[in-house]
Amino acid sequence: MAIIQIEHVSKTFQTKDGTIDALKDVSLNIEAGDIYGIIGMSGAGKSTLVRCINHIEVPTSGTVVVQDRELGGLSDKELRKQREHIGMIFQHFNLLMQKSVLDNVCFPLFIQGKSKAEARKKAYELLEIVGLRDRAKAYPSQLSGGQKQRVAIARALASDPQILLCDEATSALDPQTTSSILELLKDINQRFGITIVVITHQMAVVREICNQVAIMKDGQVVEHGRTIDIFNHPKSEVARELLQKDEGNATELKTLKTADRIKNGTRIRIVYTENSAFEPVIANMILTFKEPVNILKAATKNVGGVAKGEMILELPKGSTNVAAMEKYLKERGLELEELSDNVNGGEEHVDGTN
Ligand SMILES: Nc1ncnc2c1ncn2[C@@H]1O[C@H](COP(=O)(O)OP(=O)(O)OP(=O)(O)O)[C@@H](O)[C@H]1O
Repeated sequence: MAIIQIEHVSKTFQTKDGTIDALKDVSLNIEAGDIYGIIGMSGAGKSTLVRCINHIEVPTSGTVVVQDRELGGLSDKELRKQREHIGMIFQHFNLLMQKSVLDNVCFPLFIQGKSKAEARKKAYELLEIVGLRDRAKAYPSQLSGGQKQRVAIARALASDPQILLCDEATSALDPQTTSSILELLKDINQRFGITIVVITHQMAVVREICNQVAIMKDGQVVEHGRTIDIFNHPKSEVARELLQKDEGNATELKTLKTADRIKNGTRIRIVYTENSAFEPVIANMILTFKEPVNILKAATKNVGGVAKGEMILELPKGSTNVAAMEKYLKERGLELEELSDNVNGGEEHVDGTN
């Protein structure tokens, strides 16, 4: 049984400018132990959906079942109790600026009725987990963004939640700090079995830590499944768009020789695990078919801890060999996908040539 079941959830906001359908018939199952990504462009409905998971936002229709309890059927008191199992962190940390790091973490423990001594003991343990025990007496203004988010994570863990909701938790952080916070979230998921729901607009965040992902657009889930499957075979236009924006390991992004003879050729995307096994296949294909091939993009990406390579090739349009070249690559175990014309930023090549 999934730990979070979202069944046919819709949410409509009435504003002075009219009605906004923020969620339209969304259904999702999140299993215990998942790190589940919810990704989409701005306004897709991600925050509204995640706020429905703890009923900060009550769906207009549909049901949310968390740990076998239908939230809509709970009294206010029961709902407050249920929310103790659901921690939440935010983009802007939401710390109490007038209180020390220690007191920020103690705060929810006091609300739970813990004594000062108990709360402090637990808060120090939590600060140890997030690597900030030595900053307990500091104030939030004395911390970096990454450190502030660590305090927020410690505070969110204070009620021993089974679920942690992260709403754009790394969006205000630089890439290096983002990686360290994602590592911490992964560690928390593995050590304590906490189910994590990650709201983001960055595919890089999803592929770094999420095992499952739902892609949202205009209030709907347009695609969901294992991260690795969506990375390998994106079906929706928005998934492709988000993948295109995710450059992976930019230092390894290379532009290889382009053959000027190809203009507006057939573009295919190839995903592979072993770079070494891949490049001779391309070279041999070119030798076999004696056709020019543009390599528009080559990058490696870490998908859930596994290094995956992605390459976009352009084959000569109209050539009678295109189908045979695709077959040649497939027979050598490569996964291919033909791309529509606009992918990779219209006609612009990675190196800026047209
Ligand atoms: N309280 C509200 N009142 C009115 N409209 C709202 C409210 N909350 C959200 N919306 C609208 O619902 C839609 C979905 O918003 P939501 O914040 O869930 O999207 P999002 O995908 O999280 O976007 P972003 O990444 O920009 O935060 C938007 O059109 C937004 O303007």
